[in-house]
Amino acid sequence: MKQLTGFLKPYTRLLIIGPLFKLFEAILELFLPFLMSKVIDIGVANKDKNYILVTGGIMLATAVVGVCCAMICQYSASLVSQGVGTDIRNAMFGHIGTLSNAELDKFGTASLINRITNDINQVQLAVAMLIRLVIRAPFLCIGGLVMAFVIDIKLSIIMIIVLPVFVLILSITMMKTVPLYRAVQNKLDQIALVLRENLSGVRVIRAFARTDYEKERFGRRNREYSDKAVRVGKVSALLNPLTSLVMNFAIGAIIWFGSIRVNAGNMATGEVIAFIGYVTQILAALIVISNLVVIFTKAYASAGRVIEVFETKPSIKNKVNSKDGKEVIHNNIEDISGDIVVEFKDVSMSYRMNSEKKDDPGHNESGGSDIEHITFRVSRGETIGIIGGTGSGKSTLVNLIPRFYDVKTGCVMIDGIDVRDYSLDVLRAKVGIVPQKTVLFTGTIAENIRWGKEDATDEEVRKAAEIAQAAEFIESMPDGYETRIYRGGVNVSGGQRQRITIARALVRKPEILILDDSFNALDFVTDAALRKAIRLNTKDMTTFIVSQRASTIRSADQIIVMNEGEIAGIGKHEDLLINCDVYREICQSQEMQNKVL
Ligand SMILES: Nc1ncnc2c1ncn2[C@@H]1O[C@H](COP(=O)(O)OP(=O)(O)OP(=O)(O)O)[C@@H](O)[C@H]1O
Repeated sequence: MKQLTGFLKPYTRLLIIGPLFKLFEAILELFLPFLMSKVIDIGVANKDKNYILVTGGIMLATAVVGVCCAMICQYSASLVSQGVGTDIRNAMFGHIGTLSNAELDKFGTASLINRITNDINQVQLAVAMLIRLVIRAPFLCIGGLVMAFVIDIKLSIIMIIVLPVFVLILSITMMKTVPLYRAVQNKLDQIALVLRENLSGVRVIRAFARTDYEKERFGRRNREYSDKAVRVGKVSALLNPLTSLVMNFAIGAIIWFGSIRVNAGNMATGEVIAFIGYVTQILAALIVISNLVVIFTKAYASAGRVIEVFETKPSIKNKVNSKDGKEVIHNNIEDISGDIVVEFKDVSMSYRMNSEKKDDPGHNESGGSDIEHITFRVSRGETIGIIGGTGSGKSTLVNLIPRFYDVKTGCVMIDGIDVRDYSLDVLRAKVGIVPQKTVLFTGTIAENIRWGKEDATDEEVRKAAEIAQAAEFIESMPDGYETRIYRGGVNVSGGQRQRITIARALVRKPEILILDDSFNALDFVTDAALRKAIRLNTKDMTTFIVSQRASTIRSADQIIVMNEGEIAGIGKHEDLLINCDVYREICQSQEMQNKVL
């Protein structure tokens, strides 16, 4: 909880002012029944108009001051809760940005979105309630009780009987509803998940005629949610009639016994009315307290989910010296040793290991690996083709170069230095990657390309687009490079999207370019033209091309053939055709396919 309470610190002043004014309002509220009793017992009893007017005026002033106090408190509560919510959201967004792929994989996008929206909203609501009601409600309860005792101790016995019954009803309802509220929240999460998947995958759903299936899936989740919500509603629905019953019973008893005491001359009529006022205040405050418990229970569960994100530390970070705790990093690009740009030394990697905490004592490094015993060397300026069946580990292999994941054993070296010894910024500046899943951002095409290099000139943007074979279609658009890209790039075709992302990687002129299955939406002619342009225009750049197509990588300087997480063969196309069965099979199957086509 410490992480979250820290967010309240900048608002300490308002956190004191708000409840203080609310407390003042509660004190004034407690005065009203007392003043009322005086109006009845003195003013009305003695037909003293003046007294009635003066006391009535005081009551009015008390009410007005009370409203002003409540408004100041409300204002403070809004400032603090909105401020805290905004600060937590900003901090969480920043923190998510520092997390490595392994942690992001663990949470999943939908869950992170829910945490940064719904869960923080719950915490925000709890902060507002904390300021507005946490002091007021118990104060009204205790204050009302004290005032009632001051007015008439004997009549207060009714309160002593009624209060435990009232508290019992509230406790039972809470015990039943709180777990249900948690379940409702979980169901709401599941609805959000299905909704997100559906909205982002709407085209696939339609293409595979899965609309009805998805409708049924959403309907099922919605039904589960509404069932739980109805159950909560049923239990909560009992609360109001039961509490009203007890409250009316208490008021009836007060009137009954109060009138006996008034007749006996032990009490004044106004005191009975004030007594009823206090009982009503106490019981209403108890209902507020029970609602607060529900809000805080929900907020507690949400706070836990928010804290879980903050407590998750990036598994991939700059290396730290165990002696002085300082970062040990190679920022020095001159450190380049020899001609070998990339070297894998007996590398194994497991996603499971990356997502588990490595410092966890129970952590086991002996589990299976997703890629194993990968060893190869790449010289400056070479083009490396990586081919293999689906799931054979091609993307996993290239993701180790910019250190998106850490190796389990062995090491990945760039320019003779272990990638773990680099500052992440320096390492990633060396690498331009075009991921398998193309992602564009809302903005113009030029802005999207400049993601690769913020200060790229128009000429650099144009040149990158030209090499990526994107210039022609961009320039044929009415707004050219200023054409707006809508969310995720829905207004450009798959192949156009791929070429813009390639231009984005090229504009920074990286030392190492990784194209992870980035040609799969391109026709063969564009594919060949693109490879040729890259070869001609980026002499010293080392290029990794991951592809399922043998024709895309056949002219590479080295081809790595992946099979079930291991290297099945490495060499040139001609050698592999002779020495590597897996490669030969891939080529033969694709040749046959081409013939058939
Ligand atoms: N983020 C991840 N979390 C857990 N396992 C993963 C993750 N990404 C890939 N894997 C697993 O690692 C193995 C290798 O996957 P990888 O994506 O590297 O294969 P690939 O050869 O690139 O396949 P494709 O050509 O289909 O993209 C697969 O078994 C896959 O299920």
